[in-house]
Amino acid sequence: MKIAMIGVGAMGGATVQGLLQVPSVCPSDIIVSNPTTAKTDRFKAVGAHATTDNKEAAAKADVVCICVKPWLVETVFDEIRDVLRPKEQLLVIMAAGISPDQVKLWLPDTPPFFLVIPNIAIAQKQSMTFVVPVDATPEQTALVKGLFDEMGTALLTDYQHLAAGTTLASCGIAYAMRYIRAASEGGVELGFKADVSKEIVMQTLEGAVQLLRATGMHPEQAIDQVTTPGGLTIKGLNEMEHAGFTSAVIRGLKASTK
Ligand SMILES: NC(=O)C1=CN([C@@H]2O[C@H](COP(=O)(O)OP(=O)(O)OC[C@H]3O[C@@H](n4cnc5c(N)ncnc54)[C@H](O)[C@@H]3O)[C@@H](O)[C@H]2O)C=CC1
Ligand SMILES: O=C(O)[C@@H]1CCC=N1
Repeated sequence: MKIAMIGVGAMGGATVQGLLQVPSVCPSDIIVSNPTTAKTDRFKAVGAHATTDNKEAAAKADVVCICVKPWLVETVFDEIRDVLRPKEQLLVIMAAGISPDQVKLWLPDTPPFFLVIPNIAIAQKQSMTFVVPVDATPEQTALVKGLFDEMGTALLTDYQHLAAGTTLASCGIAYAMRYIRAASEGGVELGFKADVSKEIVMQTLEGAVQLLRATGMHPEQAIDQVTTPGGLTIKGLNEMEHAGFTSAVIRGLKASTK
């Protein structure tokens, strides 16, 4: 199965990096297309086919992925519409805020398509990815979901939930990074070197995630196990809440979803 990635910037590039680690995908099965070869060189070096011609990429693929900024999706459709084979190919559109109706308006003779929103941890096969099938058969849906499941966890959902999913997971990874930065800076003020502080915070977060996964606990249950009455943890937690921690996170998520 040949997979084209049109647009290999932050998200498209991370996805190709993930694809290159999927056992069932050979580098020679991947076609990358970008206007600048600087972005495709690293994939060419490991055996992928690289081009600056979107038409060539789309014509050669069974699965055509488009990962350009949302306002460029229509331009890419215009470039590739003549070479698409609606009965043979699948289209994967990785662009925030594009609706099924918009795709059908821009590309009336479209192959079955999927709106797919991963996050940049797909490069490490650790993405939380949302997959919305449009006019696809169960087999086609299983194929695309299966591919993204190989690069993390893929959740099949409807278009109505896609914006919320994008916020929680795709934007959410940036929010998680901001927590890591904030906690690391706090650690430096408390006396650790920056790199040591960052490592401590990262291991602490990995531990938190694994604990919740292993036990199925609600985070607040786990917090109860840490907070000695009148002790250190509750003083820190309450100070964070006085500064609006929970509210800031929820407000940020809601602002992002708008
Ligand atoms: N960056 C992220 O974490 C996420 C991004 N997305 C979506 O992914 C899409 C791409 O975003 P980024 O990768 O962040 O942007 P980016 O700017 O890093 O990458 C876009 C790439 O498209 C290339 N490009 C521009 N015009 C092109 C054309 N006509 N044909 C082929 N390639 C073209 C650019 O040279 C660039 O390499 C957006 O629609 C965004 O909403 C979705 C989820 C997460
Ligand atoms: O910030 C953005 O618009 C894109 C979509 C989700 C993550 N990054």
